[in-house]
Amino acid sequence: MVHTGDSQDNTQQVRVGVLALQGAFLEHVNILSRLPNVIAVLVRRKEHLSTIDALIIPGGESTTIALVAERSGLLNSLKDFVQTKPTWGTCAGLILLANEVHKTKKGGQKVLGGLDIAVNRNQFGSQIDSFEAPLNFANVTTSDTDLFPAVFIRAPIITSINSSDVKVLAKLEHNVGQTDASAVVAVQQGHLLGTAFHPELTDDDRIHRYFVQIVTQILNEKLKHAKT
Ligand SMILES: NC(=O)CC[C@H](N)C(=O)O
Repeated sequence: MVHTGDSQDNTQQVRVGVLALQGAFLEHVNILSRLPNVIAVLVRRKEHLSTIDALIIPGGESTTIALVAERSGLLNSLKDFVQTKPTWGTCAGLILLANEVHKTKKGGQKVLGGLDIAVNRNQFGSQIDSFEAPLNFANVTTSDTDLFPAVFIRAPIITSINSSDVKVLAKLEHNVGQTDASAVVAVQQGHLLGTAFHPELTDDDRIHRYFVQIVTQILNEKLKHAKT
């Protein structure tokens, strides 16, 4: 789980936490552990948050993750963390980072918020529970021949973008069931990244590398400000 990176490389190490309450957290840890200069940390208690530079909220069941976080006294600390620290939500994690969630049963759903977007949970319904779609992903793919193999599992989509700070990174390339091509499936708002799919379930680590790049950039900026 702990990777110290290449000793020849002077790049600073980053500690990336993975919220480990429910869902596909180990798969993220496995990919992070392969990256140079990254230490993956399982996050289960609020004390863990003060030991990390950034956080990944994995896929799983967003209602369950929120419930377990609340019961373990982690929910409010997570809300504070995502306001300022680099955080990436995948699938259920994206839902938890959204300010507005639709298609949720009566009683609503607790979220952390942060991304000025609305999402529809379970967009593709039971008919198309899961599928793989190649995507153009801004800052990650460079041509139509190196698309990202995105795995969608009972996935949400982003139905509205409510701030000009939110940048669209990827859209579906083809219609999927009732959902049109051009549905937004990945966004970034400053230090927050959200993907409706599961990059940790493929061998392709480009989006993990992209997230680490965001984290490193933010840490370097902070360091620069601290020195001036
Ligand atoms: N693969 C996933 O993370 C599924 C998300 C789940 N459908 C939810 O609404 O929370």
